[in-house]
Amino acid sequence: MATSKTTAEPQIRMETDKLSVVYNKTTYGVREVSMPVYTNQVTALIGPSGCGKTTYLRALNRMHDLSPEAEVLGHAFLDGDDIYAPNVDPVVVRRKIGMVFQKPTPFPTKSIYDNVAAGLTLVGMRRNAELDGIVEQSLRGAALWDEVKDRLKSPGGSLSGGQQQRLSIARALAVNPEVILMDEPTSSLDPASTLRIEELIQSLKEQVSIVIVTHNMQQAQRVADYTAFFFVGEVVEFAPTRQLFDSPKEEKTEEYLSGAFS
Ligand SMILES: Nc1ncnc2c1ncn2[C@@H]1O[C@H](COP(=O)(O)OP(=O)(O)OP(=O)(O)O)[C@@H](O)[C@H]1O
Repeated sequence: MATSKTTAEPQIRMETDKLSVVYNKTTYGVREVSMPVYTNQVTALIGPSGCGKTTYLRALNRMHDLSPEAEVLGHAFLDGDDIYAPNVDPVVVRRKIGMVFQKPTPFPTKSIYDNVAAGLTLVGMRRNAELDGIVEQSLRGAALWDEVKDRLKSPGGSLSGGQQQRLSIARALAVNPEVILMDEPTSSLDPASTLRIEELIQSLKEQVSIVIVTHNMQQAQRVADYTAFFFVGEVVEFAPTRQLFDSPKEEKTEEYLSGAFS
């Protein structure tokens, strides 16, 4: 893999070391991926369909533990600690490393308030002034507060698609994560809602590190500080976004960026 570094390199929040995911003991979804996720930066994962972007993303917060057909090999570190070490609780990992999916995932009949508070009430937190504050702060963080502050009791399902995706982001923020993983978060949204989410990603990186899977190369260039190009389960190149797009080091990256294959 080609890796390029900037002079003032940020700190590492997460890092994988030869991380592989094998499905049904036969198919490698990703193979021996080693790359960093830098603190307070946005990292985009790009590459053709089926190259392992989602597989890698899901390995970063132990989502594969929920799929019996998937086996994870190698290591993934958060702040230097291996999240796959035997004594680590995957539920705790997922609180520190949140996830936002392709389609918005509100609990449609739960209120907007309860949607945001879900991760906290699940672990026993009761509705009180502190929880009210966290809900407000999370909705503000997701740039949704002004639109919903007068209807916090309305069902989450009553919001537009773009608002629902921001609600999903507010829910992820409520548990104060260190990293948020986003799997094509705008693929079901219209251009205006997409723009809002992209702006949101830019402001959120001040408080969290973000990894985003995107099919849209313009989006990667708009939002990401670093980009990893995946191909057939491996990272071909990881570099600062501008550098990867303007002067890729690997021929395969150049071919992909020039549209030689998709
Ligand atoms: N649950 C599964 N069981 C078996 N194989 C799987 C499973 N999930 C993914 N794969 C395989 O792993 C490889 C990587 O898939 P993955 O979904 O990670 O790629 P992707 O780059 O995210 O694709 P896309 O851009 O189409 O979403 C593919 O060959 C896919 O068929």
